[in-house]
Order: sequence, then structure tokens, then C-alpha cells
Amino acid sequence: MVDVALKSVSFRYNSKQSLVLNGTTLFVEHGEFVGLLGPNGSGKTTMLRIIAGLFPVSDGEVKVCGMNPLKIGRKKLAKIVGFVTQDFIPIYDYTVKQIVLSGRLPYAKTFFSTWTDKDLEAVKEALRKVDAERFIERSFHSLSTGEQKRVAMARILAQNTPVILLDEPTAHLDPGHVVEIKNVLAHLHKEGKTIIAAFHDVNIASELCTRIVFMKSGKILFDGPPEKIITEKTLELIYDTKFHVIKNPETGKLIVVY
Ligand SMILES: Nc1ncnc2c1ncn2[C@@H]1O[C@H](COP(=O)(O)OP(=O)(O)OP(=O)(O)O)[C@@H](O)[C@H]1O
Repeated sequence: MVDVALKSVSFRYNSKQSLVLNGTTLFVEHGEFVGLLGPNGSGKTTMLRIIAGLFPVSDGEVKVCGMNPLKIGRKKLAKIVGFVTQDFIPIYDYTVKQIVLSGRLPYAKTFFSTWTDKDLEAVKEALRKVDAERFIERSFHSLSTGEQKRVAMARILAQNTPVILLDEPTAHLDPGHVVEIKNVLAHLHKEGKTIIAAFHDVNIASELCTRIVFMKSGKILFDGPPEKIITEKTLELIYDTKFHVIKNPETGKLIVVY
């Protein structure tokens, strides 16, 4: 079953701009873990935003679980797609508990419904998974960038959607918490979630993803399993820099050295 379908999608943010996505076609099957990679400005975040239904495309078609994300209604969409953005900073200074509870809003009868025990349990469980339980009563703004990142991740875990979009989920994290988030992502993948994540760290993508999509200038240049697609030649074509690719003797996964 195809969970995410982009058919010949073109997009620009405004009419003065050249195309940011240029005739992009991508079909993501249920349960795939897709890593979006490419240089700064290649269109990774834009592609995630389009899938999340944040912008209408200029041309082409977008479907999430068979539906147009712009037409199914925000509440229904929020039960299908969770999106951890790169820069999640709420305007008001909510507590961590309130932030993670907002992930439960799609399940509330009305906006003013009181939270159920199930919601509160989901919040605690999500915070536990990202090692952020101790922050539950803290103000979100008072946390470090990496701590905020983990809370934003917990919010999406509480939202419990079949499709998860992540924009650089390990950016700003110390090595210990990178490992933790990698474990959370591996677990979500094992649970059968469909994951599409933008990464700059090729090694993390190589380790976690079942499929790598390399983008450049709004186009998909290479698409395939990491072991086939992460080569010195493709990396040089994408990043205009020389790399060495070796095999991790422990995991058998490819590692990029630069
Ligand atoms: N809100 C916006 N308005 C206008 N142009 C934008 C906007 N957001 C992004 N762009 C432009 O669209 C292009 C693609 O940006 P995008 O953020 O999708 O790239 P990216 O691959 O995610 O980059 P990075 O690795 O730096 O996060 C860039 O040229 C960027 O300047």
C-alpha cells in the first residue's frame, strides 16, 4: 500500500522564485523508512511541508493514505501525519506537558474537552521514550535546543500517526541523545510506521533508512536502498565534495568519511 504519493509535483513559494520542487515523483510504501538527503536548499524541507499539507502544489498531485492532504480537514490529517519540524517554537510559553498534550488534540471531541487518562498516559510514555519525563512541568522555552527537540519528538509520539515526517531529527542533540533518538526511530520503524526524514548526517541515514532519496536543486537524482546508493560517486555528484565510503565492521552498514 502506498502511504505517500507525489506525482510530478512542482512547487514555488512565490511567483518570483524559480521552482523549488521540479517535477518530483515519489511513492512511499507503508512501513518504509525514507531518508531525504541533499545539500542546503535542495528542497527536503519543502517536500516534507508539501506532504504535511502546509502548501498547495503549483503542479502535480499529492496523496497521503490515498487522500489529498489539503482537502481532508486538519483534524483527520493530524491523525494520519505527524510532522516534527526543524524549528518548533510555540509563541506562548507552554509547559512541556501542554506541548506534548497538544499531540493528543486530534483525538479530543472538541478543542475544550478535558484530557483523558489515556491522553495523560500517552504523554508520559512519549516523554519517557525520549528521556524527557523530568521536564514535564518545565516551561518549553526554558529548555535547551536539544531538549526542545526531544519534547517535539515526544509530541509526535503522543500523536501516534501512521505516517511520520521528521526534519533533521538528530540536529542539536549530543551523541548520547542521538543514539536515543535513533533507537526511538528504529522502534517506530519496527512498529510499522511510515517514516520520511530529512538528514544531513549520511551515516545516521545509512544506519536507519530502508531507502535513501538524494535531492539536488529540487529534483530527485538518486533513489534506492542505502547499500546501493551511498557510493563515493553519488555523494560527490550530490555534495560536490570527495568522500570515502567504508563498511562498518560491526553493523555491515556503509559509513561515510569526509
Ligand atoms: N518560506 C519560504 N519562502 C520562500 N522561499 C523559501 C521558503 N522556504 C524555503 N525556501 C527556498 O526554497 C528552497 C528549498 O528550501 P528547503 O528548505 O526546502 O531546502 P532544504 O533542502 O530543506 O535545505 P536545508 O538543508 O538548508 O534545510 C531554498 O532555495 C529556500 O531558500
